[in-house]
Amino acid sequence: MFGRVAIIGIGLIGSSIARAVRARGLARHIAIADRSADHLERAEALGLGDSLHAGADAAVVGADLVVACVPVGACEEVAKLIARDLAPGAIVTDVGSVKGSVVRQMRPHLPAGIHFIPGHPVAGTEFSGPDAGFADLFDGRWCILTPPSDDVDADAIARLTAFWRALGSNVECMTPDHHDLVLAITSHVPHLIAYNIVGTADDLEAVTQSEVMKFSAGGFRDFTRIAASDPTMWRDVFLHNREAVIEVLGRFTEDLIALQRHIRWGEGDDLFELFTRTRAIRRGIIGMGQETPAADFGRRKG
Ligand SMILES: NC(=O)C1=CN([C@@H]2O[C@H](COP(=O)(O)OP(=O)(O)OC[C@H]3O[C@@H](n4cnc5c(N)ncnc54)[C@H](O)[C@@H]3O)[C@@H](O)[C@H]2O)C=CC1
Ligand SMILES: O=C(O)C(=O)Cc1ccc(O)cc1
Repeated sequence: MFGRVAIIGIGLIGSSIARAVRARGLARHIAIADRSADHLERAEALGLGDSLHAGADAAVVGADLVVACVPVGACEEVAKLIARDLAPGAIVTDVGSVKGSVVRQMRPHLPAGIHFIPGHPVAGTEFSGPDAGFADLFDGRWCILTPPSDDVDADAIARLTAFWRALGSNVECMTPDHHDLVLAITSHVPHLIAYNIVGTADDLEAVTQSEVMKFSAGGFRDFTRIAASDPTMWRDVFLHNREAVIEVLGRFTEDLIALQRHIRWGEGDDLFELFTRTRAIRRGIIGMGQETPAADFGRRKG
């Protein structure tokens, strides 16, 4: 499908792409760059690529597909570094969890003749680094592409779509801003809630840490899994999707206050109505094949 694929950042997502590209025979050459010498060493030991580079600029030479798999806050630095070495006609994409900021950081530095199509595989785990990746991470999951304008080359979009489909994903296109609002409610604010509740439990003087661990029912355990996610990555997500996150948090806070009032005044019917509505949403998600009770159980055991 591609001659040379350059993967910048060989962590969870970069190494999963490298493994899947190799397993599915999607490129003749996989070039890997990472600024961490340790991660490059692990990538070599794991046989993730055909060439390893300390600098992203060397990795992109002759590449027809470049995938930036770095924290969102590192995207501008990567774009500046690779700009002069990109091959004319190359597709440059990324996997960042925020899209508007990635467009603003990268687009100004990329030369004419490069097809820039940011992307976001909506698939991951709470783990990070080259050892954490696996080839079927993207199987049956969604990948969102956010071409920054209407004049992005249709053939390039079709090639990148075919790439993600070959990795097992379903692909949908939307604008970067809409992506950021959708992901604020479906991923970013849920992560913030998990970070907050685990922090609150940790700060509660009257409840010891060992009690929290001993008596964690399923709900809290699930929050601790999410709250174990990479601090650098998530700091960048919140700093770079500030507007949408604040908008959603405002709505969330209003709804939380309403719930608090229902509890204070014993308004059981209101609680029952909400819990019935939310149960139907969960059952709808399972019906769409996005999550299965069995997968959930597997996660809990882990
Ligand atoms: N972790 C997850 O579940 C998901 C993450 N994403 C996005 O994927 C991107 C990567 O996340 P992960 O793979 O989870 O992170 P990770 O921490 O596992 O890997 C990031 C890699 O980038 C390298 N790196 C950092 N700055 C660099 C730079 N300036 N130049 C070269 N290499 C650099 C790091 O050394 C590390 O190897 C992030 O933008 C994140 O928002 C997207 C979907 C899911
Ligand atoms: O581990 C989980 O539950 C996740 O939510 C993984 C994840 C994290 C960030 C993304 O942008 C997409 C997926």
